[in-house]
Amino acid sequence: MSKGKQDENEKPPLRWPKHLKYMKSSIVAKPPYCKGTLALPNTDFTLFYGSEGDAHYSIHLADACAPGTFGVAGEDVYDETYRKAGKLDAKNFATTFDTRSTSLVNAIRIELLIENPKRIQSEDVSIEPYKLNVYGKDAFFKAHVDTPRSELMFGSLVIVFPTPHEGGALKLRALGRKEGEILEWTFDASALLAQQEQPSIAYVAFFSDVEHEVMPVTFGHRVTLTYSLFYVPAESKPPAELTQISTNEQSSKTALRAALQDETFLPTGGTLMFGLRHQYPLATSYSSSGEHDKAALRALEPRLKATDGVIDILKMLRDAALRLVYEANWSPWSHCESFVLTDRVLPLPETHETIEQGAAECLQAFAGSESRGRDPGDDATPVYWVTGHPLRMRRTGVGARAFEKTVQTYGNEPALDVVYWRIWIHALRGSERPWRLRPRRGRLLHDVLTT
Ligand SMILES: O=C(O)CCC(=O)C(=O)O
Ligand SMILES: [Fe+2]
Repeated sequence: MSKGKQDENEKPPLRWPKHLKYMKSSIVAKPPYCKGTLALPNTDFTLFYGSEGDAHYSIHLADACAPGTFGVAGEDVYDETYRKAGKLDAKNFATTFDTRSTSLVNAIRIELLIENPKRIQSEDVSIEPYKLNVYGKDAFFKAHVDTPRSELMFGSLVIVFPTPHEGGALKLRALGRKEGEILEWTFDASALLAQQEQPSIAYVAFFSDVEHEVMPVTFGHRVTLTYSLFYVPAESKPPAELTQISTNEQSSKTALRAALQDETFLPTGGTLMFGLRHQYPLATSYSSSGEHDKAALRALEPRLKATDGVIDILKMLRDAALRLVYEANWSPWSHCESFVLTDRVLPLPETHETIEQGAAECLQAFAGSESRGRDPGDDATPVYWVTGHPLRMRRTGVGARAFEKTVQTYGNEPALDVVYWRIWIHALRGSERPWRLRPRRGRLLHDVLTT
């Protein structure tokens, strides 16, 4: 990657400021899921399936299920090497088990959305049935992320019925903070259910950008109901008297306050980038006016998942806002030339023609860059990737597929108009020189610094 030119009289900072280290370590992530069991009255297990006027009991469930398909680049395909299980779409089954009559919404709100529960009320979360899956012996579902069905979808809920089975554990995976680190958690419903004295179901709710995989069932039938979790935009503000403190709130505030009070911390100003841990669905087809798409990133702010809610604290810095980062390469094979920061999904054309301009200029033009030519601030302002350097995200495991948008090719359903994006919080440490702070669309990021 190229380094920006430096002003003759200005030396680039050589050290990674210690305050940034503290800030980075103050953001501690909780696992991106919550799980448990829920005791239910016997009647709740009744499951009907079939087409209209032809409802059956659940006894021969395995026979009723169509082979499970999954999405590959917009088409529904059935491939036993990817997913070997039966499935029924929501319209073809009904169950007396109703999530609304349980405390599941509260569990999701309090355990999964713990970092910002003060912003989320139970009524703000909607649980929508998605699919019924039946896994017989040797059935599995390979690693995938759930296809986002709208910008408001934040998670998935899986209910495992207490049908006798062994194996079929659900593995969840997410990127760790260290380079190349992939964190993995196991939800073994058969083991959990075997310990219950009362009839119970097992549940797991996770952020839908979290990769998951169902391991092969070794005995019996594993029957699951999957649900999509959506935010319902709230009309009213949460009650002011309720104050909850999220895990990172105190430590991040302390680290940031200390940094801001220290005059030796980035004395000439600087651009700070915090990569969000989670990926978020954003629509890719937008009006050319650019107004709606800008609103998409702004609308996401109050819905940030878990530790990503740290944006509230980063508002102590200047102009903290959500941004996308585009990588400007000369060709698919060349190294990264530079990064272009944007406040929206760019309406990039599908083209195989050679573009005469440099990749960065081209991206800037699409971003509607206000000033033509280079801003002196572009070359001189160092960029500190406090967390989530884009090239690192691209190279490692789970995030690799996501950053390159190939998530589309391994979702659980064909859908291309809303896809997951990696998003950064961009914030500025003020300096005496106001030109450095001028917010610009399509800003070019140079002089990339990493730990
Ligand atoms: O059955 C499960 O445990 C998970 C199913 C799943 O991941 C899906 O339907 O997308
Ligand atoms: Fe899934």
